[in-house]
Amino acid sequence: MSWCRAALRGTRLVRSGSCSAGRFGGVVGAAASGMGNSTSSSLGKSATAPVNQIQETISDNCVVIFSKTSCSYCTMAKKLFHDMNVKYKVVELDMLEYGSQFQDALYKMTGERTVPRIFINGTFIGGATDTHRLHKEGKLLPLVHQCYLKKSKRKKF
Ligand SMILES: N[C@@H](CCC(=O)N[C@@H](CS)C(=O)NCC(=O)O)C(=O)O
Ligand code: FES
Repeated sequence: MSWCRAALRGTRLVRSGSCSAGRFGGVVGAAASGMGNSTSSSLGKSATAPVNQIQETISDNCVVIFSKTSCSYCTMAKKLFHDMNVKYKVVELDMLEYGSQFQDALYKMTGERTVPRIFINGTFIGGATDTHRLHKEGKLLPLVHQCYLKKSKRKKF
């Protein structure tokens, strides 16, 4: 599997269909169907303190994927959680008015401006490669379950 280098040079190339990852069948279609994700209503509507808006989103949701609709690797990351029956919140940065500012904020928070940027239980776990590796090592689901446990304990008190 090779990463989409065209995307690194500029998203316009991706939109015009040069992205090699787009060749992976079925993945893009899965994104179009919505696939159990939830999108944010207020996030990214203002450029005010994007880091704070991101912090709020990652503390409110066990799994958050910062994504772009044009990105097949983002779609693969979503599919991974979908196939594990794990609900996730997706933030499509290319659909936000202030998406670029949010990418800047993600850069500050994670050291990379690339997508996907994935957070579990309020913690940055990496991009698509890191997430797939964690899954292969059997470490992904336990992180999600830790978060569920934390939230269910909070409800009791
Ligand atoms: N190894 C990284 C690769 C991430 C990457 O190269 N992402 C590209 C899109 S596939 C990107 O973010 N390009 C810049 C942009 O879209 O702003 C991962 O697994 O997430
Ligand atoms: S933009 Fe091509 S796979 Fe991400």
